[in-house]
Amino acid sequence: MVCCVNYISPPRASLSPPPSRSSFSFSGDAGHSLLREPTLLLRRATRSPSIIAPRFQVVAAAEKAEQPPLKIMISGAPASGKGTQCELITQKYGLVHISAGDLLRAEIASGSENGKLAKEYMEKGQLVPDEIVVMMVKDRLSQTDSEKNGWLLDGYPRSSSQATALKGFGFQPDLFIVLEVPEDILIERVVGRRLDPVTGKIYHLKYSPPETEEIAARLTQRFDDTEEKAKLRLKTHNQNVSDVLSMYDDITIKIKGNRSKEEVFTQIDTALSQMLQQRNTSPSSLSS
Ligand SMILES: Nc1ncnc2c1ncn2[C@@H]1O[C@H](COP(=O)(O)OP(=O)(O)O)[C@@H](O)[C@H]1O
Repeated sequence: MVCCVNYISPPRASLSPPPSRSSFSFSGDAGHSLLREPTLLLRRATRSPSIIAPRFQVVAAAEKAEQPPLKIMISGAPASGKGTQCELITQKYGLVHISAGDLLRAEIASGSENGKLAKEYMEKGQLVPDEIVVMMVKDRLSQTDSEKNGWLLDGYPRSSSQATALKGFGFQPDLFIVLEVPEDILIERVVGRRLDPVTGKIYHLKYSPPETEEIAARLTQRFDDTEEKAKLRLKTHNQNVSDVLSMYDDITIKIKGNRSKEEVFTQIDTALSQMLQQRNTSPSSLSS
């Protein structure tokens, strides 16, 4: 069953008092770095020392096993807001954003044979063949920055074969975020979406118009952001999404994406903070 992940774990009897909130609170931009910075755990002293007996020993976090970096996947229909949320997530959690669509567009821009072939499928709103996508994503996930900082995988996997390949390479995400937005809204979002090629910022002609005439004049539209192509992409998405979801049932969190970007991010941020909190307080992460 797809549901919110149960992040709440029972407090350990040996912890008194519980770790201060600051040791696992993830507010502001420093959130991600807390994962790697030494934190302190308070543990009740088991034996009374002969000198003034402190009630607690301070156990350096160095004793504590370092947490592996976060690995997250995000999925949603075209224009469900994945790109916007990815930007907010990576800003706060310092993850490497890996977008299958962006990798493919870079391949097209390079003029390679793979890029030419990919474009044919993208024009039709279809999935690009696994032979092109799978290794492209695997190579990017294997780069040092992704391994060190963790990753946010956007738009992959989009089929059960891609999910199987990901597992086969040993990539196991911690959380799968699925953005849900009603279809009529998606189409409206797609046709009004524009990109500023200078800053990389995404605008919407109606809902988030450019700030100046100068920016407005240089905005570009993705070649597949027409109503006709968006409908084809949506069809492809709907055909494949349940297969992929069924493979990540236990780590999936569904988020209603038909809200302001801040409200959507608050939901995602809460889920991520709770997951990190649970990791930091789970029995395996405590020194015995
Ligand atoms: N994992 C993938 N497998 C196959 N094709 C993909 C994959 N990700 C992206 N594509 C191709 O790139 C296109 C654009 O993807 P993307 O930039 O993620 O935008 P959207 O999700 O809005 O369609 C898709 O319509 C598809 O043709």
